[in-house]
Amino acid sequence: MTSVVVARSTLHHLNRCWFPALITSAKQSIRPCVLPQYARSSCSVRVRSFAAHRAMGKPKVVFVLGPPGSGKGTQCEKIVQEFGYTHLSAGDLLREERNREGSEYGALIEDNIKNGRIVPVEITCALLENAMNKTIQATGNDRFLIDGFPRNEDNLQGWTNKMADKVEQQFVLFFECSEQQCTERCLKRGESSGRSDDNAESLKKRFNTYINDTVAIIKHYEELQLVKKIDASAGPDAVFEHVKAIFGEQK
Ligand SMILES: Nc1ncnc2c1ncn2[C@@H]1O[C@H](COP(=O)(O)OP(=O)(O)O)[C@@H](O)[C@H]1O
Ligand SMILES: O=c1ccn([C@@H]2O[C@H](COP(=O)(O)OP(=O)(O)O)[C@@H](O)[C@H]2O)c(=O)[nH]1
Repeated sequence: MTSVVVARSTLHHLNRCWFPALITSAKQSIRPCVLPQYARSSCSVRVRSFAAHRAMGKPKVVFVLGPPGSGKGTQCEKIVQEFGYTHLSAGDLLREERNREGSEYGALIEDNIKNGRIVPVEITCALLENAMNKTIQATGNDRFLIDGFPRNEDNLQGWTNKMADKVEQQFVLFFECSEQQCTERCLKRGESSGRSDDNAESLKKRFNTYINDTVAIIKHYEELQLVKKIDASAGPDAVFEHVKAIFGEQK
């Protein structure tokens, strides 16, 4: 019974904040269209909300930003190993949702990804929030690396309105790397990644989006003195030495 009540409040939250269309029946079942794989479940599964978790302190969040191919994902994996954070890649969550059979957002997500545009924040933020809730409930781990988000003003506004009060923003890790070097890395990755956007045409668009939209977000966080900038042009292990120093300073 308790679990249903909690799930209903989660639904109410989603309903109120994000997706009125998610509520499909009087029985209040969740249509799984915005839930990542591990968050998809019937309403009988109890997902501890941030409110319930607050007694234990707010979840800690580090945003990880930088141009496509700057090594965000690579460094996040190392941080997970060394410092025990949970890595949530916004791009991975979106690709997972795009690939989910029956997703009503699949085509929209793919169109945005292929053209290097940013998916509406309602989708990305709901995926992130659900993944965070589910991780906390399943593992108790409440420290998150949010990789590749927020990338534009819409992302920033959406996160600020719905999530900023629920988390402790630790800092923003910014991997700086030249377009040429990043492009080479992504093209190499494209030989095996199967990603529809690791090609020269999509990469141009992704860089335009990065320069036109994401740089302003990094500047915004710089003004708040939250940015820890790292030169990402060296090899992965050398870059990680700098990353380690930053995380080592944290409590
Ligand atoms: N410091 C680095 N030097 C060279 N290649 C790297 C480095 N970091 C990552 N790579 C490679 O570059 C590609 C992009 O890295 P990735 O971590 O996926 O970047 P992002 O998440 O920023 O797109 C991958 O193929 C990865 O193996
Ligand atoms: O918060 C996000 C993160 C990613 N994307 C989309 O997913 C693509 C790939 O992002 P990812 O972070 O996986 O890769 P990167 O561009 O950093 O290599 C981006 O170009 C966007 O189209 C998005 O719309 N919102």
